[in-house]
Amino acid sequence: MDIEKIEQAVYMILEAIGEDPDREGLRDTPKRVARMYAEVFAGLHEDPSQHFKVQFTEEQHEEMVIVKDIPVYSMCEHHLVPFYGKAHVAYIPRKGKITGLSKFARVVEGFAHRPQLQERLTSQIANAVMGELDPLGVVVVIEAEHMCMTMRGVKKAGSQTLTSAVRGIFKTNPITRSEAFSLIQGHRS
Ligand SMILES: Nc1nc2c(ncn2[C@@H]2O[C@H](COP(=O)(O)OP(=O)(O)OP(=O)(O)O)[C@@H](O)[C@H]2O)c(=O)[nH]1
Ligand SMILES: [Zn+2]
Repeated sequence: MDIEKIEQAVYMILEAIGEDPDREGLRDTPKRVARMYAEVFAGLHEDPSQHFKVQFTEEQHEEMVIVKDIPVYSMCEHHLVPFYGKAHVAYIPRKGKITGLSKFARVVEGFAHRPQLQERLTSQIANAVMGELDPLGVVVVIEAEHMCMTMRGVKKAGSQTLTSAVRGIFKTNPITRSEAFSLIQGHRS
């Protein structure tokens, strides 16, 4: 990542909006913003699915595993403002091929730390689970609020966007799918 270029760009934005980038309060802002971008876009420089390389085998276990309420903070690629909420991942391992529970949160974070669309983020997580774990199926649900819809534009604070990506057995078996969705939604307040 070109930190210096981000700093120059932020300096120029401050100038362009009519601010004085050299006044005391703003003097370090380009540096701070550059560090922040390096953090929130770090996922561009990793392959998050690699976290799933940590695998164990639990004797033929083919029952549903759900990791819910994983906090998600991402940046909408249209406005570069945050969207944030929760991700839920349900999967059914094939022949006991499982991974560490924390790895779902790491994969969510890796894909979220890019300029994103909620739809793409949801599919990328589902595809990573399918690609690395080869499970019987996976469901990913993300519920999020987009700052680009709340603090600007249509200004509809509180509106939530729900996206889902459904793969494998969850696609072909409606009973299994509705079990996953009811377990995911059961906990929501
Ligand atoms: N599908 C999708 N749309 C998104 C996401 N994040 C932001 N958007 C939308 O992207 C659209 C961009 O629309 P444009 O008309 O090009 O931009 P704009 O004039 O700033 O749009 P407004 O937000 O309606 O003021 C807006 O409708 C946003 O709500 C996302 O994750 N998925
Ligand atoms: Zn936006």
